[in-house]
Amino acid sequence: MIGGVIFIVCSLFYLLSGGRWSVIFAATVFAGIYKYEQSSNISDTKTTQETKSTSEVESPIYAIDFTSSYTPVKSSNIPQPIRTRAKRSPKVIKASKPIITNNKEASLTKSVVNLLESQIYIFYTTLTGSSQRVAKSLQEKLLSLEGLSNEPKLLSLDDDVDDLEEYFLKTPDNGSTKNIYLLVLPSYETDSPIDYFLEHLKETYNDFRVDKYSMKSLLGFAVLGLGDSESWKGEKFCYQAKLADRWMGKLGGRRLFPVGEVCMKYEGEPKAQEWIQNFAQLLSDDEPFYIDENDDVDDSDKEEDEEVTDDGDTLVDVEDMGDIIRKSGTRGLLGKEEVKQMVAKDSPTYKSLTKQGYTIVGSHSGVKICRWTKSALRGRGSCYKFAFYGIKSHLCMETTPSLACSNKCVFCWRHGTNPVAKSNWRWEVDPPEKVFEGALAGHYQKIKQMRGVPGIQMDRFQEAFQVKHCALSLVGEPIFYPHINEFVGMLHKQHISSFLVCNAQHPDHLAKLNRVTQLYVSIDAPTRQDLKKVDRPLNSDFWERLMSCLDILRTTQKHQRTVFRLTLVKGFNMSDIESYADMVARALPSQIEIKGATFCGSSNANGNPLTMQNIPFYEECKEFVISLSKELQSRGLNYDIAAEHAHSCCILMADTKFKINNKWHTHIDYTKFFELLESGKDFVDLDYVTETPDWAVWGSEEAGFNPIDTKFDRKAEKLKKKLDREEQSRKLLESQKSH
Ligand SMILES: Cc1cc2nc3c(=O)[nH]c(=O)nc-3n(C[C@H](O)[C@H](O)[C@H](O)COP(=O)(O)O)c2cc1C
Ligand code: SF4
Repeated sequence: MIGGVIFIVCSLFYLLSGGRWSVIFAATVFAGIYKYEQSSNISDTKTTQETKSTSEVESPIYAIDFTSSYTPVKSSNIPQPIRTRAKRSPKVIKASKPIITNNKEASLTKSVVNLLESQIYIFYTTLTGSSQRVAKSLQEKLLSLEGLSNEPKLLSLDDDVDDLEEYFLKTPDNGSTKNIYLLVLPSYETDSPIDYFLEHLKETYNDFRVDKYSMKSLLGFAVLGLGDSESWKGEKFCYQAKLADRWMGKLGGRRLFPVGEVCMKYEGEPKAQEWIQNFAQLLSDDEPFYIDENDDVDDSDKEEDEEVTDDGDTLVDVEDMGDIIRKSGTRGLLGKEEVKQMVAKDSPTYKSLTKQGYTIVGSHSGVKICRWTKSALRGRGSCYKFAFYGIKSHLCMETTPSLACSNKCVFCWRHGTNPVAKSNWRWEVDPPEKVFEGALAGHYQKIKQMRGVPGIQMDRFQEAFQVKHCALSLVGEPIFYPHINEFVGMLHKQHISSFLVCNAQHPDHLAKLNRVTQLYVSIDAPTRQDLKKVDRPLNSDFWERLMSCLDILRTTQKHQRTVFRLTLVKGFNMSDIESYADMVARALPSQIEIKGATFCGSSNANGNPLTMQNIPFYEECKEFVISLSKELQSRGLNYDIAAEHAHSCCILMADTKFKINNKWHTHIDYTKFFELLESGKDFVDLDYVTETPDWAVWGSEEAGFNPIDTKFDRKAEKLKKKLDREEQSRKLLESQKSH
């Protein structure tokens, strides 16, 4: 019966269209009917509710002719959607024959698709808030549309999208509902997370292992760009939105609407609203609309292919990046690679960091004096590293040669604005001399500023101008810096010890790292799932990277004094002791530092989801450490609890080889370290140890409070009282529970 109808309709169409178009027509109708039958079959088995929604679908038949390619330009005569009420089903297939013009420009294609039945995702990224505001108002506008089947989802690319591949390689599977992506993007000439997003789109396009047209499964996409046309004229205006629009097209996405370019300085939100309004009309209007599917054939493709060849840098050792950058210089903006500064002076990241007390050194390094350095200068106690390793905080400089990182950890307050990259350094590289001298100068300048602070001890103040230790942690990822080995060499030359913390995401860099005084690897969670939740890593093979780093600690870097650093966050990473023990067994670190997370305020604005409920009590940290110690010992692994610093909620476990003549030797003999280093001989962790003072040993009455300092330490007294109070309230709670 259906076949008969098709035959008659096709015959009529054959006569009218001259043959060719009837074939497309028939194929489309058959496809539609096939789809219809499939969906009817499926719907037969569905629940009543689902059956109802299926029956509400107006027509299973729609067609999109994607045979043309057309990119609207300003001068293009893009017809406005005709504002009539949406016609109800059944829909009519409308396919216009492409008009081939003399200059071979492809024609427009009309299609009928019910956009209102899609699932809309609105992605945004923002540094100063305007894109978030505009994205929200876009969501509100769409929500107000009559007939919209699904609530549009608003997602921050920085905070809500942990893995770009989940949306921009795969797309969410919403059953038969197709997805539409809307992107609200500002542009930043300086380095910003948008670079990372664009880089991801480009990498996906150039990655031969994955589907080049991964965005083809979308029903469509549109980009709204925000910028400033006065300061960034011409090509530079909204350039990142334009790039995103282009990459989405190249990845097979169908452009539903021309990219919006709004100058927030002059036109502001009314202009953005205009775009929103027009886009919303397109969605709710059932008239044919114009789509441009195949961006891949535009001229720019040629340039991109050339770029792929240029992209040999992915195969080049990261150490050689400096040369590559010097050779390639800075290239143009649109569509071309440009070497930016990681934290340029006029960038919001720079402002935000300096406001927090960081001194930015060069374009990618930072230095900050920590509160313990200030505290030690006033004779009020050093940090836990004094108790565990003999580091006097007033002689310690905290710095990083790379403010960029490849994670977006839940404890990091900055991840909304911090520079990010997976594994390749994509910024200008400062020479190590500049980083070293700049960091020291920045540190000494801050020390100098302390001279007016009440309680500064003159002798400590003077000593502080000769830094003895360098904590390479702060924020970011120090081993990411292409010249990290030269930088550490400079520290050692001046007899400054190096405590380097890495995030276990760069095994290649870790394997190549030269000797440091103490090498840390952050272990933020015991399992793949938990690590993803806590660190929100950018690399999809983050777990394999961590595992490789563990193997490197046990093998290539075995000669180093290695430390696991665990930061405990309640509700995130405090269970599964067995898996932590597996990791210890795999890496065999010299020591394990366990620290309760500190609360640095929570706020949705900075994407930090932690509240006070996630901060463990010292007692809870102690319980965790005791369990881990028992687990390790039950497996024949010789680790025990060595020292503690209750004030910082920090406990040290160590390989029992550090217990010499029944006394813990977790402190470092720094003079010996430099002697050994300069001798050129091989040496290991045990060759430069010295005894841990009694007051720091686990279970001592002082619990890591240096008796010389505690008498000045009002905070410590307060803390002791707080710990007592916590203990009392815990006991009270327990007794209430048992009744
Ligand atoms: C450091 C800096 C660099 C900028 N670079 C550009 C640019 O290259 N092109 C442009 O059109 N706008 C540029 N802008 C303007 C921003 O894109 C514009 O203010 C936008 O509204 C910011 O959006 P946001 O508030 O969501 O971060 C820049 C702004 C700053 C502060
Ligand atoms: S080790 Fe860290 S916390 Fe301790 S003094 Fe140095 S920078 Fe500060």
